[in-house]
Amino acid sequence: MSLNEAKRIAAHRAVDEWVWDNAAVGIGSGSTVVFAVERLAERVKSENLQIACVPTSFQARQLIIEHKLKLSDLDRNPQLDVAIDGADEVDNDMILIKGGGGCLLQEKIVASCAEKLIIVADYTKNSKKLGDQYKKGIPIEVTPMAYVPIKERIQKRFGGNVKLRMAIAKAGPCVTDNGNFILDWEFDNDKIYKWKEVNHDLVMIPGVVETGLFINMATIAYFGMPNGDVTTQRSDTTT
Ligand SMILES: O=C[C@H](O)[C@H](O)[C@H](O)COP(=O)(O)O
Repeated sequence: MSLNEAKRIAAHRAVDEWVWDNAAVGIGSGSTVVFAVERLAERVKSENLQIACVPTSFQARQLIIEHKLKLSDLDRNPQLDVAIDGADEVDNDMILIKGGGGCLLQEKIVASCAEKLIIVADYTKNSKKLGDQYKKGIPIEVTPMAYVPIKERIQKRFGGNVKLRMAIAKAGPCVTDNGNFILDWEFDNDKIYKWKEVNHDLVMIPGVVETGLFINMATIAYFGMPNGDVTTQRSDTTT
């Protein structure tokens, strides 16, 4: 089974189990969410569901529009029933790394407004410990003028290596939907980090807008497996 097929079965299962009529749904970003929106559109059509969709990025907004779903926002729907989103890595404690596509800020805001955060992913995202699978580090969204001092502070305080994410099809840095830069912090895999404390310390650095560490946020993760099964992992700390 291809990775795309693994993403698709996880996303479809999550949408089948977590979306109901009149729900307000946060729509995450990335390649796996594409399959969730596809399934959502099928269900809206076949079951005549009334669903309000709040996007987490330009990409998510386009997906909602392309699939003729009802586009909403946090002004109209400040409280969401669920948010469905992908992840770059999920560890045994349901701590997530997100932001591989640079959308972490709006994703975290939308997830924080949702009763439940449902993660959809292929099996490669399932890790025992952060860093086992995802080798690109933790994305950190920063105010452009401050990226150098922030980079130096993180390296000095926490070790590892921090890189400014560069754009792929343009010269220069990757600029987020919010006009910020992304630093990818390749943390030291031999160290044991207390991620809750690290996250707190990172967001206290002036100029750090948000981190891609999602702690105590996800209720359940669906992983599409190579054999066509979907496995789930639940959080002990979120309800
Ligand atoms: O910024 C991007 C998001 O956090 C994505 O949800 C994450 O990178 C996973 O993306 P994908 O489903 O493409 O692996």
